[in-house]
Amino acid sequence: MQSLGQDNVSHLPQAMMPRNDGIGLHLGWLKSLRVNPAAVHERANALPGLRRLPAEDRAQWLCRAIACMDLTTLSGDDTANRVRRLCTKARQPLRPDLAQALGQEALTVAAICVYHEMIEPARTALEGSGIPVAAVSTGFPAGLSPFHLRVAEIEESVSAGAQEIDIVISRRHVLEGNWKALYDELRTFRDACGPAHMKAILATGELGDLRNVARASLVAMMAGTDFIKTSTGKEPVNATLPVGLVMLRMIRAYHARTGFQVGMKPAGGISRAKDALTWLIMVHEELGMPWLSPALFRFGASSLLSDIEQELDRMVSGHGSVGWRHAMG
Ligand SMILES: O=C[C@H](O)COP(=O)(O)O
Repeated sequence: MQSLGQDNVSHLPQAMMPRNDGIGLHLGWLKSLRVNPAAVHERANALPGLRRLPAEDRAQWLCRAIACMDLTTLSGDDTANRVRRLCTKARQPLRPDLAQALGQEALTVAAICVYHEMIEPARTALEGSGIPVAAVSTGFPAGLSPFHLRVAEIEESVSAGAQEIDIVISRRHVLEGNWKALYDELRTFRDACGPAHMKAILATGELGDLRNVARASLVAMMAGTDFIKTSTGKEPVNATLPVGLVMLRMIRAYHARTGFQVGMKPAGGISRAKDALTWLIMVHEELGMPWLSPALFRFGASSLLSDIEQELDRMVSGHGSVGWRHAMG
């Protein structure tokens, strides 16, 4: 497993990365896709065994997980104050003494992810930090509001200052095999995003099977999405390793055929440092180091940061830590 130098984190602003322009809808490519579920599960089950890293490397990889995190709050009871406190944490994700001991004083998360109404307080609280605001959109989480309102919601969030838009797809288009409808929907969303980067939430727990996950991933990339994202965090099954593996392999196939690098965002239920490491190892093994940067990989997570901070505290102090020492604000 590769060691990560602190200065290896690519903070290349997304604006400087060549964006995925998308390509036409290739139905033949979709039809030819085959997924072997048994092989996918076997490979995914073997991944946690690869997690044994020396302590120093482990700390570096956990800091990388923070650098690649969309720190998220998506609750019905969100308030401007809660979002402001989260933004303070986004700017300084580790306790100052801990950050100093790790040589990570400049570490921040990749983005803050909120509902539309929380864009303004987040944007104000993050001013000058360079941390972008991501907004969930298009009738998140179900995506079943009228189509013109879903498009307008994207435009409003971009006008309000969101630099990243997490859209949800219509699951029925996948379940009914209506790839043209899915492609057109995603292309319209991408156009509405304009300069904002689009993350397409596939809600994989509602897509039926892994072959559908593969096909939906590919259609989203063909339509020009910047990231594919597993889940809203609200489905009964969210980010799983087998689903992640299939999506990463589709990103690899799309890159091989088009040259475009599309990002990956697992989200929903990732709350333990050890699980974050497994995901990073999987990305490293499937796509290599270029994908282990905030420009191409994000965790969507509301509670992962505090577990990572506790784990880092244990490593640095040599003894146990407790949650209250790592206030989320
Ligand atoms: O997009 C992010 C997810 O909603 C976060 O899910 P989580 O609360 O399970 O970490």
